[in-house]
Amino acid sequence: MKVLGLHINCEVWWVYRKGPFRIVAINLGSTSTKIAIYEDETPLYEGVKRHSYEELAKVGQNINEQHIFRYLHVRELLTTSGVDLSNLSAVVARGGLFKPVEGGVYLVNERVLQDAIVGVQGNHISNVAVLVAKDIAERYGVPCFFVDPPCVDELEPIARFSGVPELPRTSIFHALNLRAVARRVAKDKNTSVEYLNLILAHLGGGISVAASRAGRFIDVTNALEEGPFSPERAGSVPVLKLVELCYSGRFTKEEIKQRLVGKGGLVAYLGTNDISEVEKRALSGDGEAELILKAMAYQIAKEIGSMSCALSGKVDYIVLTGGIAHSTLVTASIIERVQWIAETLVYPGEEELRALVEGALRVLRGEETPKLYE
Ligand SMILES: Nc1ncnc2c1ncn2[C@@H]1O[C@H](COP(=O)(O)OP(=O)(O)OP(=O)(O)O)[C@@H](O)[C@H]1O
Ligand SMILES: CCCC(=O)O
Repeated sequence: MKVLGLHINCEVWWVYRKGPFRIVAINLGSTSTKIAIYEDETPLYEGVKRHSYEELAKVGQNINEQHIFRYLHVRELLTTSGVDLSNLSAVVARGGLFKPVEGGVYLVNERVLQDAIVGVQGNHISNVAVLVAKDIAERYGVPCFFVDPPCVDELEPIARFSGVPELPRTSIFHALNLRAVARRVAKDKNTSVEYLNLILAHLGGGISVAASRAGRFIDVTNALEEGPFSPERAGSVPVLKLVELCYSGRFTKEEIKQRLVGKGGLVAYLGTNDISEVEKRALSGDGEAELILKAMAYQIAKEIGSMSCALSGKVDYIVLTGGIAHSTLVTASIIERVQWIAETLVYPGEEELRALVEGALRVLRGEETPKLYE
């Protein structure tokens, strides 16, 4: 059954209908296209397309080319699903690097689409996700949402200083997964996020560490330019040496950016972004692989220590999540260094598609009002 959304004077008026609600969720990663179709909380289909380095190199990073390429893959997955979409209720996507916003569920409007194309806080594949989601939503005449985008910014004023007035710190992190995992921790501990102080680390292709006080992310490491190195990102680097590198004449601006985001971290040191492979190498006696994996864990632990100060030491749990949280070598190495702060809970993998669907359901059921992106 469909939901009717009316857009009047910049306010959204919803006429709520009873479910069940059929929802398409779209999550684009740098190397994958993931979709899910849910009927309420029940998954009807989950599909993923992995894109090789060679395939992506042919398409290029241009937003228009990526838009067409990803749209065709999403359409193919929808067809493969065999699920009837004639009674679709909504489409929901991971939001992109738009202007800083509060967490929540947002309606995809013209401003979102414009900012996704411009890339107000940078180009990221999640910008493309909302364009593709809107195409699908228009095709079926249903509302389109994005949920907890990477540009969620709830930083306290004190957390915004970098030491260079022209370079304030900004909040770019895995907000979608971390908020969903925070909710899951609260549920597992029979409480609500409003009563918890958490340090959450998303350990994926990129890594972000966040301090959540009573459900708000008061400080985070910006996954694209700060904190620990990750499989593909450099994280914090010695800044004066970076300036020297920029002016060395050896690299173009784009090449330097690639060294920091995309080809930094494990890729730069070991030529792979695959933690399982690095683990295998470490366990079979490759000392360099072992040291670099431990160095990554060491940097993650240091960042967790730093977030414990953001929470003035009042930490209920440390939470490790994301694909790398499957690696006991990495998690054990982190836990050894942070156990003095609080108990660590490990939630391997990510549930971003489910988190997207849950966000859309909260709106469709009238439990949450969708926010307007201005
Ligand atoms: N079972 C596993 N054991 C060890 N490492 C794993 C396992 N599964 C995934 N990983 C590692 O996790 C990383 C990918 O994590 P994840 O899927 O959360 O990231 P992503 O979605 O690609 O990127 P991001 O989370 O930054 O958006 C890769 O480095 C991968 O090798
Ligand atoms: C939240 C996304 C940051 C990244 O791609 O690492």
